[in-house]
Amino acid sequence: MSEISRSQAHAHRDAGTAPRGPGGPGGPHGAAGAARVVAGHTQGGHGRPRVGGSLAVGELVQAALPLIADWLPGQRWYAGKGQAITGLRPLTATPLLTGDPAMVHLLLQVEHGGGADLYQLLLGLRTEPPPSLLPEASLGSLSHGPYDGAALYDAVHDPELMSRLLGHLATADRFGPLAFRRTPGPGLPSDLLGRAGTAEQSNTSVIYGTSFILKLFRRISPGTNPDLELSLALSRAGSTRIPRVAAWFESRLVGAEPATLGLLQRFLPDAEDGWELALDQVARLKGDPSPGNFAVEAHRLGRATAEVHRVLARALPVAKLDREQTGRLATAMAERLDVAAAAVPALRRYRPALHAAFRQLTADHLTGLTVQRIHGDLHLGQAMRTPHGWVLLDFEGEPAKSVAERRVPQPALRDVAAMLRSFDYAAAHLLAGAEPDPQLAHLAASWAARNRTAYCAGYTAAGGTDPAGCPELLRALEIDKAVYEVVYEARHRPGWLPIPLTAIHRLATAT
Ligand SMILES: Nc1ncnc2c1ncn2[C@@H]1O[C@H](COP(=O)(O)OP(=O)(O)O)[C@@H](O)[C@H]1O
Ligand SMILES: O=P(O)(O)O[C@H]1O[C@H](CO)[C@@H](O[C@H]2O[C@H](CO)[C@@H](O)[C@H](O)[C@H]2O)[C@H](O)[C@H]1O
Repeated sequence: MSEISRSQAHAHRDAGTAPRGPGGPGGPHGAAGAARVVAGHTQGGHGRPRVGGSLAVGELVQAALPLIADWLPGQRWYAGKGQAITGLRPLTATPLLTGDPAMVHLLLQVEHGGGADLYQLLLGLRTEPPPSLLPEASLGSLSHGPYDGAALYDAVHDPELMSRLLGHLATADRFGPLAFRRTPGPGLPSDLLGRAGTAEQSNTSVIYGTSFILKLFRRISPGTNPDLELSLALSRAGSTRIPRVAAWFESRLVGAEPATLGLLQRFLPDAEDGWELALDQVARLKGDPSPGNFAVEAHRLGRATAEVHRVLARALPVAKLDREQTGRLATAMAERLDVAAAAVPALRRYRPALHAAFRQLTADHLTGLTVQRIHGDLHLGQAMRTPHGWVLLDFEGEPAKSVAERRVPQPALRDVAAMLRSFDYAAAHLLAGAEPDPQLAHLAASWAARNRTAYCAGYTAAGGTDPAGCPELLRALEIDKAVYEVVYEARHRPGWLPIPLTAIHRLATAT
């Protein structure tokens, strides 16, 4: 359990509102299940489901915990896969809508072998499940308590309930620990239905018509989420390189900074995903006599990246690293490599060469390196091509890093290196799983090189630091990213592991 989660758990236990989970002490469903019931009162009674009227939130949450324990591990965004849940501890339960349907906002601490994580859930409750509810959105029927027999489900899949959530953002409401906030500007509609997005993502997004998209963060950390912090800074500076921020909501956490829970931005209805566009272009290398020229787009994307960096450097702190601080940057990379090599044995033979590349960062001419806030996990899938140019999304940073780490200013070239890796991925994707074909491999390598060069040229043309002028830094940053990718692929997509490993081989043997 992290220190912060530990202090939250204590604070709520001390508050003396600790209903026993149905598993009893030591059972998985909230052994010390400290639900802080923010509103609502007990209804009592059993038998026919009685959704409607005021909500008995404490009883509802207790009855829901066993269903949540079964459902949670199957969710894409659930980070504790493979680790048995040892406890579910509701920290706050806030009714957002009473009646039939009802909606309860839940911050739930999930304890497992590796520690504890805090998750955001929106529970929908109805006497009858909503029509056409996806099977994966259903948590099941409650089997005891005042709502015995009622349908419990993930409210993000209920367009009507998501419309209510938009309404709270539109009117900047407050509910117990939850505060909904709006940016200045035109009012928000409160009558749009919301449909859950279908993109493969780490959180859950709800799309309102063609106007807005609400990202509901799933794994919650105390403090302002970097996605909100950086998107707001860019929005306030008038940048058109991100979807404008319209609203957000957050929760007070006992003993910690308020945590960002959701971010509402303009939806880009005519946008195309950069990764899909790149894959489409790469696929044409297999025999299309007129393969498109993605390098023009890569150049524009480089320009867009430099523009975003310029705005961030004006809006947020910038620093120059002295020799000792540059040394710490190199040490952090070396440590990440060692942790990764312990987890993925295929990395181990490259360690000496990669460590040597990191040591080069301490060379005299690299002192005075400028650092600033950056995107932190830039890749083609985070770039959308719109009729008005490239727009960047998702400024959360690498999900595996703590929020504190993600907020540390970095060399801007870290984003450039990350995007260069993405061109490499797109090219390697063409060859993955196919019989070796040297001619195709050559075409794919040339495609990646051409687009990497064009991207760097666009970045430099728009005022970014010329990556070619800092080869040691760029190489170290690419290695650091490829090491991260090795761990990411080993964990999430083992079939893709050869892509970053091939890059590691290349980067380790390059001089
Ligand atoms: N403003 C937007 N307009 C259109 N589509 C968007 C917008 N924001 C996100 N998306 C779509 O949703 C997907 C997931 O968004 P992202 O912010 O990357 O979520 P996550 O952090 O959960 O991975 C994106 O890849 C994109 O397809
Ligand atoms: O988009 P997320 O914030 O969830 O980022 C994670 O997932 C990405 C994959 O979806 C992963 O990116 C890696 O794979 C991409 C191709 O799918 C490739 O374009 C990127 O260059 C590569 O890093 C990202 O690293 C991870 O944090």
